[in-house]
Amino acid sequence: MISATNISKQFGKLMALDNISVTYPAGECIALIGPNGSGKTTFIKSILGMVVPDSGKILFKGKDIAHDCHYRSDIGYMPQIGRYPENMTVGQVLEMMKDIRNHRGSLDDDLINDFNFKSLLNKRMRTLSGGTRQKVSAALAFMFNPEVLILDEPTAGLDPVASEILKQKIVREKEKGKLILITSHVLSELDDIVTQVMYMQDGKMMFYKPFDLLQFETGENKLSKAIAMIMQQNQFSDIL
Ligand SMILES: Nc1ncnc2c1ncn2[C@@H]1O[C@H](COP(=O)(O)OP(=O)(O)OP(=O)(O)O)[C@@H](O)[C@H]1O
Repeated sequence: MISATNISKQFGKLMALDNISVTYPAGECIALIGPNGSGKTTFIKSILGMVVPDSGKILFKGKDIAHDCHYRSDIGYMPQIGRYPENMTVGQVLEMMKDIRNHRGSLDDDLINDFNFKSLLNKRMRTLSGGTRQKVSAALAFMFNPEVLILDEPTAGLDPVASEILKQKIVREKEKGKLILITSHVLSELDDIVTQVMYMQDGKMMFYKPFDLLQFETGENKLSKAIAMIMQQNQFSDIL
């Protein structure tokens, strides 16, 4: 569904993405993992067209994203930090997004209901707590029934109840056959939902493989333990 070929991106002298090639099929839930600054967000933003790679090609459903930005309406994106017009109320932001998207199909208001937005609709964005702002970002990412969900640290700042609500929603969307790409440093949250693991370091993709294969190779059931083992050893040759 999404394929990247030889993607590189430099910021000054820093090689943020170093010749990354990967294909994400529909129906997979991919954990994009790596240390801080390893290039995860830059890669996500390249897929979204928010960062323009220096070289390489990204195809969405076989079409080069450089030539047509319409593919973006098939992607729900939850950024690490959502930025909104601060004087608008939550209700106004939701309405504005509906207007901008001019979405034809039905809207998915699961998270709006489950997060109990009724009490929030009249609050101005600038008055929201960090976690509540995350809830708005989550609701917007899922609202237009996208085929692909890209979630950058989705549960960061969410309380345990909200985190669980979001996780359950991700599971339901995965079961519908959607492609889901998640970055998270809280790896325990990904155990039940991930099917593939992509590990990045210093802008390079160190591996991309099924989670069950990673479990088999490391002898660890939990993603956090499997990844910790790899990061400590920092030796990929044994596992590649
Ligand atoms: N617009 C930019 N200008 C200059 N450097 C940038 C820019 N965006 C990202 N970088 C740098 O590129 C590298 C990769 O950043 P990126 O945000 O992709 O990492 P990350 O893996 O998502 O990190 P984290 O886990 O902390 O979110 C970092 O060294 C970062 O400082």
